[in-house]
Amino acid sequence: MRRRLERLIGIAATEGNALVALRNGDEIFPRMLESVRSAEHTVDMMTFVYWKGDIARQFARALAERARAGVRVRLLLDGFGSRTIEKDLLEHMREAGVRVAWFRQPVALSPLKQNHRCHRKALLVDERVAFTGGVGIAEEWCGDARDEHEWRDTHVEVRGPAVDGIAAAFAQNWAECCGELFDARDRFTEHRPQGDAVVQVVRGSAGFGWQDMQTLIQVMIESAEERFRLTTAYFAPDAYFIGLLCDASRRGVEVEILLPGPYTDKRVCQLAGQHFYEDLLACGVKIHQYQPTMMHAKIITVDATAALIGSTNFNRRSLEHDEEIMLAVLDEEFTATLDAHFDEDVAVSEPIREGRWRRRSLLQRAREKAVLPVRRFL
Ligand SMILES: O=P(O)(O)OC[C@H](O)CO
Repeated sequence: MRRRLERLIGIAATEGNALVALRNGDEIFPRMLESVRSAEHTVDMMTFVYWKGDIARQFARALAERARAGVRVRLLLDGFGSRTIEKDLLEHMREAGVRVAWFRQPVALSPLKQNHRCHRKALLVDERVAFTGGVGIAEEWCGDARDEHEWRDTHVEVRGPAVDGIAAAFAQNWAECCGELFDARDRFTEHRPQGDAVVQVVRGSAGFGWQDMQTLIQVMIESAEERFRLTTAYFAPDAYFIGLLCDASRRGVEVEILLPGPYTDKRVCQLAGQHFYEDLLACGVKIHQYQPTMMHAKIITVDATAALIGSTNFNRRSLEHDEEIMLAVLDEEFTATLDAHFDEDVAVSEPIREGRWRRRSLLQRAREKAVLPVRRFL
């Protein structure tokens, strides 16, 4: 799989990485904040969502405090996803010296560019540690997925040479917004081996035609020999990717998909995905709907040996329209951790049963059809 990914995506995998899977806000936010507070040289952070709540204030305070201490702090916010950030937090950060930039603010864009968002989530501290995954900065992600107010998500802390790939993703989007790739505060430090994980960092970019993110997902599906597990917040791919999942299942791979259930913040996206449930179930794909709260993680595991984790949903928005970042990880221990999380999540999920699903109401069928015209934007 490593050579397939390297040759088809054209980016070498790095060795010597240490990864820690962080589950839910209770684990994720303290580690990110602790890392920001320990920064001595640089903090670069990019996020699609920066909404409201105590956690939004905590991040603003931590970033501002480091900027005041002389650390170079850059914060890149997506112009659509973070539009509801509290204005006083922005002022507070700017006054302290945080460089805040907006990625493609809708008001300043032609209608054709509105669609292409910066969906990447990354935090980089002192060029040594990076975080990426599904989390946004908002109260919804706090807690431990105990009820519908605490979303379920996974982030990863990375040390080692793969940090460079995540830094490059930040630099690419920062350069577009600010016309600057690096400055005197960037030290370009060497990475010493930190662990045993092999990691390839794959960037998805808005564009026309086939994208690296599609290659990445296709290689993962087609490389699976025994088991392919997908967790995603938004499942609305095109028929081609449904075909790949069905082909994998038909050739004997156990294909399992874990999706939001009763709690989803984008019902329209759920309906677009449900349009394909019948085909998937007929091919033997197992579909689980997570019950406790909104499932927001973006994870794939393959054959207990490889994993994908990052910002990419299994929808056309992530695969075709937005700037994304995904880590392809070859590491049995890390994959086993994500598989254990998957098992625990499935234990509190409901399976979609084929016979019952075929007998779903006419209203549900009508709703699924009604969203088809817009699914390429979902
Ligand atoms: O786009 P995601 O996957 O980061 O999720 C954030 C949602 O858009 C919130 O509605």
